Amino acid sequence: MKEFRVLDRVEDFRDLKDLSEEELKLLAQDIREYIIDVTSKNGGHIGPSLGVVELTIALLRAFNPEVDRIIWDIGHQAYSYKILTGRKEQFKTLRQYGGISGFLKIKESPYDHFGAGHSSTSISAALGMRVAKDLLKKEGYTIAVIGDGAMTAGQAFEGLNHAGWLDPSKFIVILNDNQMSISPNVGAIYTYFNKIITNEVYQRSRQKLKDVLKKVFGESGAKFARKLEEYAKGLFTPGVIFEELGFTYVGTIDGHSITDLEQTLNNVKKMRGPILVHVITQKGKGYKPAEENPTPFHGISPFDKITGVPIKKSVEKPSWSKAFGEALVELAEKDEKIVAITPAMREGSGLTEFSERFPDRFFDVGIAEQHAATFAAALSKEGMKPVASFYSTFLQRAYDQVVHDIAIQGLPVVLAIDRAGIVGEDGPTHHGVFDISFLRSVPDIVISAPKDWQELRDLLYTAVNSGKIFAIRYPRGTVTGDKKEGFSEIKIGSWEKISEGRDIAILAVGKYVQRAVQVKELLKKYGYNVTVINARFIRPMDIEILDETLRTHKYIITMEDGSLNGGFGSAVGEYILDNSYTNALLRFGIPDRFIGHGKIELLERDLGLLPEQMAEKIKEFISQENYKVVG
Ligand SMILES: Cc1ncc(C[n+]2csc(CCOP(=O)(O)OP(=O)(O)O)c2C)c(N)n1
Ligand SMILES: CC(=O)[C@@H](O)[C@H](O)COP(=O)(O)O
Ligand SMILES: [Mg+2]
Repeated sequence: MKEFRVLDRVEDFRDLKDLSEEELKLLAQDIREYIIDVTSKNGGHIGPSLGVVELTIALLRAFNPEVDRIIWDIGHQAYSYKILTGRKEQFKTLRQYGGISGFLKIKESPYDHFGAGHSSTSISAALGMRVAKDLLKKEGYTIAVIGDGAMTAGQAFEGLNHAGWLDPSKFIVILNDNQMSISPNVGAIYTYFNKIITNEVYQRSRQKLKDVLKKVFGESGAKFARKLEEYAKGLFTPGVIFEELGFTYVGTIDGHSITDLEQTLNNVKKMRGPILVHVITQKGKGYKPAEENPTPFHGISPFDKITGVPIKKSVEKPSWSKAFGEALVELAEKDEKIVAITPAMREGSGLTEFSERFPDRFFDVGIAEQHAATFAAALSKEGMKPVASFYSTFLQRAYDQVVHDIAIQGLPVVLAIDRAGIVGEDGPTHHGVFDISFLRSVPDIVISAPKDWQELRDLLYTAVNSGKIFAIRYPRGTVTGDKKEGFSEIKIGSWEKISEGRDIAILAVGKYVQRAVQVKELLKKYGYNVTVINARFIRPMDIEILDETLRTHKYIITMEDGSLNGGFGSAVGEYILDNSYTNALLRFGIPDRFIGHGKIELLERDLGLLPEQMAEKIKEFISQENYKVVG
């Protein structure tokens, strides 16, 4: 590792106490350099982490993670925390297969007091620990560090509401306000935070303003300045929203001054009741490309440290997200009832162009998946055609709204489910592997998965014109196949026969259709002639093709980038049993456990989901004693 002036002398948080103010500043620089270096190689959430280097140092000087609980909301900003809590060396393995996680994990370190990955859970977690400590008469503070973006989610206010009611002491919420979510933050709460900040700016500049007005306009200028002051003071008292919820509001504090932060933290430690400290930081602080362009540097793939330009392999095809967003723009041009909704994932969901082309029909609702789903249902009720885009993993937050507000009421909403399947380095909190199972359990939802670019377009076209509740799931990464101009309607519940063989039939979903074709080619070398079917509708299934396949093929193989529990393979198995078929069924998918983090192909290798592995498994399966293949 390169020579660091101070970081080399700091083993962990215990060594922070003896450092001088000057050394602390140098340490912050060292940590920034280290974060930039590692994320330039491994990728990761560089912007959020660079924004809280000083805050992390101040927290670890004012508190002791051996007894105090520091809970980072989402945990994507906790790289400094990891470096200073015993993972300085391991930090080089960040987000890599077999390396440390990009989020906090209670199994990774005793100092990771509570895991996350999904937002807005930190206040609830800190409060739970607070109550437990008080009941068990255990020492220590509980501190939640939550971003301004995460503060736009309902659960954050559920936690605040409960904390204000219980009125615990030694309970501190630190609002890390960098005015950014992934995109610029949205919502009234964001405007409110900005008022506090601008009011601060006004407070600081009011004296200057008065002097200037007086100098230029004499007495009348002074009078005008007094009027202005009356108005501004009447505007609001900072933090009143939190004060009304029972918190003592302390802010705003410069989040890049270790001295100010430490002083404030040591003061609030002596205060009674729940405290909210409002800290102002800059996302990407200390790395120019990230400061100037915080959104792409929120979470980035490996990049050139000097220029900040991602070192991406040149890929001429778009991501599935971009392909979705482009198709939606084309459809929205011709149908003004189409509206797009995202819970704070505009860029990641490929909706930037849509938001620029149709600003009145684009809604970033903040980190509010539950609201997004019900909001979509109501838009539909009034005659709009809502397309609500969710990462599969974040859709889990809105499960009840999908059941209660969309499905029971039969309100046609298109659920564009992005990042469906194994997503890679973000790991278990982000793999989108449960959506097939949880949507299959809800009646009246069409569940589909395109095999390639054009099918994504055609499914979206079919969905927006279907008048049904229509889910389309697609993976993270580059789209497969090509697109044609325009769209064609796909008969709902129709599968597509890719190849005609005998005895062995593979029913594949989404990105696994291409893999099924690879497996077919591998098995051909052993004399097997395999049927491959694109099961693009997980529900309703194509019963005609399914019956015919079950009647003419002994061995049925299913492939899906989703949990086997209640997945597509289960649906086929249920059908076989319910209809007294006697076929042999082999299901490929995600087993009944959480999957770690790392490159997707490495995770799939561990799951036996690579083409060669599946071909071997199929050969073994059909050679079992109790079944004989008719060659
Ligand atoms: C439930 C949920 N929805 C969406 C996300 C995706 N996400 C990750 S970080 C982020 C923005 C968080 O903003 P903020 O809390 O202000 O933290 P910052 O990145 O600014 O430090 C979002 C939307 C998530 N992690 N969890
Ligand atoms: C921390 C978080 O939840 C998001 O930043 C997420 O990591 C984005 O995932 P993608 O990189 O797949 O858009
Ligand atoms: Mg923020």
